[in-house]
Amino acid sequence: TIPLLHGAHRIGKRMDVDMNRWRGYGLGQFIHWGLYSILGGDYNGKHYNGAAEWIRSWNQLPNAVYDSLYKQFNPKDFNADKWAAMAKQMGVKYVTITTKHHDGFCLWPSKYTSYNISNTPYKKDIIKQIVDAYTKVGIDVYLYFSVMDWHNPDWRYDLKSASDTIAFNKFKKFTQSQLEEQLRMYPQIKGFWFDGTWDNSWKKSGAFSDSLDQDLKRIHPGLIIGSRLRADDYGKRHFDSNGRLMGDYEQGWERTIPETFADTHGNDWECDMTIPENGWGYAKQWMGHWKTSDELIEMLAKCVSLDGNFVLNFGPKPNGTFRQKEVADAKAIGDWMKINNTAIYNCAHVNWEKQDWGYFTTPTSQDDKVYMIVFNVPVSGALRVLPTKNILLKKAYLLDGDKQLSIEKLDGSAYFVHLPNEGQKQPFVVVLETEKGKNGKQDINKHI
Ligand SMILES: C[C@@H]1N[C@@H](c2nc3ccccc3[nH]2)[C@H](O)[C@@H]1O
Repeated sequence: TIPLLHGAHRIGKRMDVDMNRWRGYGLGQFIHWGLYSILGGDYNGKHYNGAAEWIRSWNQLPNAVYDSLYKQFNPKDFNADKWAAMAKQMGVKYVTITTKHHDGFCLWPSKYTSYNISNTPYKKDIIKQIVDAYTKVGIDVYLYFSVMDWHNPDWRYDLKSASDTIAFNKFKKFTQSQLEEQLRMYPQIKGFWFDGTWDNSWKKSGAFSDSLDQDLKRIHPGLIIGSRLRADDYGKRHFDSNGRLMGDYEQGWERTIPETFADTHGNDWECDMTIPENGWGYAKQWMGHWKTSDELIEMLAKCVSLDGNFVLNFGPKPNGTFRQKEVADAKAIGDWMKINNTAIYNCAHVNWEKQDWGYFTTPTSQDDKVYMIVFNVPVSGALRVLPTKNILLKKAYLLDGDKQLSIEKLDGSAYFVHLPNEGQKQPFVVVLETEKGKNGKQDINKHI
């Protein structure tokens, strides 16, 4: 291995109480809200084809116009308790909220820049209201923070001169000050979600990213920080020069999901997903395909079946309300979670052969129970199950209503679980109760 001062300091998963709670979340909510929400992806009668929260980078929009939007930010219909209630009904266990996106505008009254919420017509601290409201209903709060800050004159994409280095040193101090300020102002938070760390300036600041990570955790023990914060001694990100994950979980699955368990490298990880194909901040017109709630529920099941969390993004309007499609999806997911969350919360990967009908999960607290989250019922109505060696199926029943299902033992160690032909219209869960087989040969073709 390559000797590193600023590579991974831990091998394997974090196993403390805070990380164990994070591992069991299953479902989370992301919220992207800021000045970009005012424009909603349009300007001067033209539509910006990039992600709506990136509109400041559009050459059709002068920076000065964007940077004066704060003068009209006044979300009259913003109600943090209503946001928290919608999230609670949806069944999310944690929320990640943008405090400062790449544009540098701060949704909290930072004393390190005047470019913040206190200088808008709205004035009040949005982050505090959200932290308090979500914490009150038992949803853990994480703060999104973009290191890249287009508004701060000391931001640099690269360090090519002594003056770049001097400016960026000031920028690093500013960054650390804002983060420590957030920890002082919002002590209830459980972690940070860093973004905007892909440029050379940050890749050359591995030592700083390492000390920043350690400083924040010293101030707030148990803090959870993903792999997108740090760079190592050689500018490597997420995985250091020895291939080891830097951070408490792999934070690279943005709008994408690992296909197999091998793709997760056995780490904790989180998928962050948009309902439209791309775009995180509010966009007046969502381009392309809008994922249905069934598609979103399947993504959730797939993530949990591969030991990850699924975090769905919402982009509130400038007035503080959500678009109808987002409200409807939150409701549909919440209704499904009310019946089926046993197969999601505190569940983990099962190393049985993946089947076409859907996904396996197992409760981390019980190893003789396996859940089948079914999306594709075969025309035969027979769901194939191939447990690992020496595991026998004792019982199978529907989670919703306990209806017993017949199990057919095939040769080898495979089974068929036979479904009633009730033509389920929603994804549903089958509960399997298992037992360890004796070492001897197992019966074949035995109907139970
Ligand atoms: C969580 C997401 N990360 C930001 C982002 N910026 C990117 C630049 C290049 C490639 C991917 C990006 N994702 C998006 O604006 C959003 O905040």
